[in-house]
Parts: sequence; structure tokens; C-alpha cells
Amino acid sequence: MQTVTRFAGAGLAEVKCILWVQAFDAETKQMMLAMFSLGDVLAGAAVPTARLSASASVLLQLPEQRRSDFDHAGFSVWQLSNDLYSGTEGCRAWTEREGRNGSLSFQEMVSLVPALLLDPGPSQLCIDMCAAPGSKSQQLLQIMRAKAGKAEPEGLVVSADVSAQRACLALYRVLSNAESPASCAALANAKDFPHMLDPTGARLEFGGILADVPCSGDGTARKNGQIWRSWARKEALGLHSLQRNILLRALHLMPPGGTVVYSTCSLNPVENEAVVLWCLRKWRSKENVDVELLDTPALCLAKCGISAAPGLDRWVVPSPQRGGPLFSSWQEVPEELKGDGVAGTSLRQEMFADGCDDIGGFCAPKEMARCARLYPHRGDYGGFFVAVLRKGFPPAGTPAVKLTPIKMGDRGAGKKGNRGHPLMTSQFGPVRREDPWWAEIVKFFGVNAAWAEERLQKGLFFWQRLHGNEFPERLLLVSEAVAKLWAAVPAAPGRQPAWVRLGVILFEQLPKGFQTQAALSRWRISSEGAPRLGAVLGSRRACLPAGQLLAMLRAEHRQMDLELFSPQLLQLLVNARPEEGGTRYDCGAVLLGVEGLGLPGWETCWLPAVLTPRFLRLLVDDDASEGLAEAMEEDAKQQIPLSKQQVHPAPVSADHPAPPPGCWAGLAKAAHELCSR
Ligand SMILES: C[S@@+](CC[C@H](N)C(=O)[O-])C[C@H]1O[C@@H](n2cnc3c(N)ncnc32)[C@H](O)[C@@H]1O
Repeated sequence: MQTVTRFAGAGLAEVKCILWVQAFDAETKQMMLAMFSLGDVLAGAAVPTARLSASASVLLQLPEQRRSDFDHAGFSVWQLSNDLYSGTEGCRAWTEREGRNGSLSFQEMVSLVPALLLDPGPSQLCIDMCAAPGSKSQQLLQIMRAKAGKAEPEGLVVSADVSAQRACLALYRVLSNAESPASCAALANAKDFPHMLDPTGARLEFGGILADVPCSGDGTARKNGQIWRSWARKEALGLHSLQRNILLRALHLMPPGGTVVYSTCSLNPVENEAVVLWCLRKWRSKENVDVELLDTPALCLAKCGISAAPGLDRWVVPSPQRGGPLFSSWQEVPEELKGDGVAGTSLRQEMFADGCDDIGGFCAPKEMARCARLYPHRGDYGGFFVAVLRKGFPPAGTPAVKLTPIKMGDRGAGKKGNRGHPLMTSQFGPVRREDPWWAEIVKFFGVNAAWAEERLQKGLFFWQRLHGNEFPERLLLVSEAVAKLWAAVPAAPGRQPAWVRLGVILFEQLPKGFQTQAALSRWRISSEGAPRLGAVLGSRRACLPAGQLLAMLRAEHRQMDLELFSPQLLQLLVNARPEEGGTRYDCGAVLLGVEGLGLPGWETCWLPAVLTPRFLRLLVDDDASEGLAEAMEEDAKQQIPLSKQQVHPAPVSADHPAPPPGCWAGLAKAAHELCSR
């Protein structure tokens, strides 16, 4: 009754919500009400990424409530309530800018759960099957990096997505912020992602697979009340078959002992329990290797400090039309509504808990209690569903399945029909010692010979070419596993993932037409490669006094006249020769660091720049320069090493009561502990 009073006359969105609420069990109903009655709606979690190390001190400008559990050295999470996010001057602008900068990534707290459950080791091979915009891939890479300690992780995360637009834009940008040689992005359809075979025909074993499948998104209603305006039964039902196919493919791809984490930000059982149930039944009816559904609520508690509800073992399936009846068993469905369910206009047997009898009794609906439901009224987070599945080992003596490699064309995205974004024409290939561009880069920037040789021998440098040009646009550094993956071939025709991005970009071309006459080399240092190259370039690299770098960051076009720099500094940076009428400099790309700040974090702050006949100019965008300038000013004021700062948990007040047990604090703690091991 209370529900109806609350929503009466409130509009289509709320009416849909009521219908939806009525469809479910008591706990789900309670949760849905909680979604709409929570006063303090969260903006989500902000997760500092690799680049924040350079501007971590900006956090010190924030009130303490927003700094809980922040750890300067590694991965961490902190919560922004909507009140603070929108109500505190500067906070929103700052977080949004740092989001664009890549220093922060925003997620609902519960979105952190799948990667924490997968918990990859530094040499594991993982696939994030539906990766864009890439938050979970980024988190997986962070976990691997933290576990690798000072060494580079040897494993990889393949971030795949079926949308060229999303793979080339959002995913590409997020992976650039991850600055990880272990990253790679592919345009691929998760439902037929291929087994990849190395040149000896051995299968690459993707021991960790994330299937964060497309869903109807009702679990996000707490932060996005608008979801009910667009939410439709038809769409929610129509996703079921894609979700099933993706999870089933993941089960096939994972090797014995491997783990698949299936997740959605929906609480719709047709997108969740029904998918897991059908896949387990299908798998167990055909395969002789067991797949176990692990006790996911227990894992959520152990690994994330979060108390999840068990999955449902009974549910109703709504008919596709708005206001239509709800069916609790397949027998109740009228003949005219029975169909393939693909467009969501009909129902299929597999959507029901009792609907899979035709493929045997290999999994009972009550096993679905081992899935986990994260309800917003139980903790201060969005609605989420997650299930962890693990493959067993084949009985002794089972012959290995032989897969046949297929011939591959170009190792890149450059397929006909995939036009529209330049990255879709990318082609990748390993750097060879005799490549003239390699010799040019090494000589021009004085790249440390031992560092370069070690990686060259292992085949970890790659060129990226665009538009079919012979001349490469970028030089990349990849992990050993990414190099191996690039050399691998699919085991099935027509299923070649199209690589959009591999590893971290170290060098790239100066923009066309820029300094054509003056620059001695067309190569420049990329922003994502700069922190890594700071330690290995012997030429064209120098540290500026903090005040001078700050002045450059604040200057128009972020450039300053060469006369304002000391001749010693310019001499250190590039060759300078006295000539008639002034000094002649070897123009082109350089790398600038900062000296004299004496605070941790800044030693890895290296910025790409270019020397022109008149100016020294930073090659950083508005957001990055604004963020860095603010951070420098703040640190210069504070002069307190960040590592010595006390980090306080969020204070408890009447407006912001202590979070209920098992909510974000536990999650943040788990994420922090895992990543600072
Ligand atoms: C829920 S979002 C993934 C969010 C992402 N895991 C993250 O945390 O940032 C679902 C993604 O699946 C992609 N997708 C949809 N169908 C797909 C398919 N058949 N294969 C691969 N990706 C697919 C969509 O383009 C979308 O980017």
C-alpha cells in the first residue's frame, strides 16, 4: 500500500517501477522501494588510476569526507555522495576534470566486485568480454600491476567489445590511462570469441574471464532515475539470448581450473539466474568436465567485505507487452507468446526456472542460491548481480581436443566494412632491429641501450600503422603475453579479433604540418609513455625548476619564449650551437620533469614537450595542465610528504550516517588491501 501511495500519479517511470516491483520476491520489492526512497543517492565511486600519482596531492584540497581510504601509492577507492559531489564548490568540476584527465575513474561501488572476485595474478591471461568503457579492465590491470610489485606484470587483459565506436573511443582512452603494457583492446563479438593458438598450436589459456554482459540496467536506478523512462520489458527479455550465448562461450574458453565471473547491473532474474541456470544445464548435459557454481555470496563477503543476498530459485517472467501478465512457469505461457525470444517479443522456455527439462536435470534452480544479488537497501550501493563459475579438470585419460589454427590476414583492425574511425585501419607488427625508424628513435632520444635491447630481444616493441601506410605512427611497448597473443591465430575461421590497441604507446608522430621545417625528427614522446621513458632517455630530457614548470602550465598555449630559460638548461635538453644572429637549437620533441618539489610522486611526473625555434612548449591538454598546476601549487603550499599524511575514514554525522555493515567501506578496504599486497 505504502508503495502505491508513494508513487501514485507520479508518471510513467514510476508506474513501470511498480509493475516491476510487483513481479519479484519480497526482498526485491523492498529493495526497489529503497532505491526510490534513499535520500543520499550516490554519484558512484571514484577510483584513482595510475596517473593520479602525479596529482595525488589535489586530494588534500578536498574535505576529509571525500578522502577516506585513499592511498597515495596504489589502487584505492573513495566514495562521493551526491550531496558532496553537487553541493560543494569546486568538487564536481575537479572530479570531472580529473575523470577526463584519466586520474580518476567513476564507478558504482558494486561495479568493483567482479574484478575483485576474479582477482587475477600478475601473469594470468584474462579476457574482459564486454569491456567498453573499460572500468573493469582497468581495475584488473591495476590488480595485476599491484601484485607484480616492482616488476612488470607478465600477463594480459584482452578488453573486447563488439561496438567499434566504443572500442575506439571510450575503451581506447581508458586503457591509455591504465598505461599498462599488459593491456590490449579488440573489436570482437563475445559470443564467438575464438580459442587462440600459439605458433606451436598450443591453446592460450585465459584463466580469468569477465562477462559483464549488456543488460537492461535497472540496478542503476538509484543514481539514474531516468532508467525507468526508457526501461521496457521487451528490451530486458530480448537480452536473455545474447547473455546466454556470451556466458556459454566464456565457459568454453576457460581452461580447466579457470574462473568466469558473470555480472550485470540488473536485478532481472531473466538476465541473471535464468542465464546461469540454462548455461550450467547446457554445459553439464554435453561436456565431461564439470563447471561449478561457486558460493558467490560467501566470496563477496570474503573478498569484498560485502554481504550479498543469495540468488533466486523461483521467479516470474513478464509477458512482453506493457501491463501484460506475469508467468511463474512455462506451462502458463499461451502458445501465441512462445517463440525464440530474440527480439523480446516472445518468451522462450529457458527464461523460466522450470524451463529447461528438455536438456535434463543437470542443474536444479535451487543451485542458483549460489549466485549473489547486491541490493541497494542492504548496503549503500547500486543493484548488481554476480556469479562465479569454475571449471574442473577432465577425468584422467581424456584425450585433449585438437584445434586447428586458421590462416590469418593482417594482424589489425583493418577489415573492410569497419570504417569510420582511423583506429579501425590499425595494423601492428613487431619492431625489428634494422627498422630505420627504430634507429632514429633510439639515437634521437638516447634511449638506454640495455633497457631497449632486453625488450627488443623479447619482441616487446611493436609498430602501429594506420591507413595501410608503410610509415608507422606509433611505437608501443607490450607485455610478453600480449606479444604472444598477437602472434597467436584463432582456431576458427571468421573469428579473428581485430586489434585496436596493444600495450602502452611510448612514441608517436608529431601532428602533420607541425614544425615541418624545424623539427629534426617527427617522433615525439606520448603522454602515456612519458612516466616510463623518464627513467630511460639519455638525451632531450631535463628537469625544470618547479616554479618554471608551473609558469609554463599556466602560460597561453603552455609555451614560453626560449629566452626565459637558462642557457644551461637548454644545453642540457638539446644541442645548442652559437650562430650568427643567435643560438641554433636542435628542435623537436623533448621530455620535461620537475625539480625542487621534493615530494613523493613528482619524480615520476614527466611531460612531453617540443622545442621550436622560439618556444619550449608542453604537449599536454587543458585538463591535464590545469590539474597538474593545481596539484603543484597545493604541494608547494603544503610541503608535507603525502606518505606522511594521515588518512581518515569518512566521519559519521546525522546527514551521513555510518554505512550499514557490508557496504562500501568493506569494499573499498578489500580493494585497497588486495592491491597493496
Ligand atoms: C555493461 S557494458 C560493459 C561495461 C564494462 N564492463 C565496464 O565495466 O566498463 C556492456 C558492453 O557490452 C558490449 N557488447 C554488447 N554486445 C556485445 C557482444 N556481443 N560482444 C561483445 N561486447 C558486447 C556493449 O558494446 C557494451 O560496451
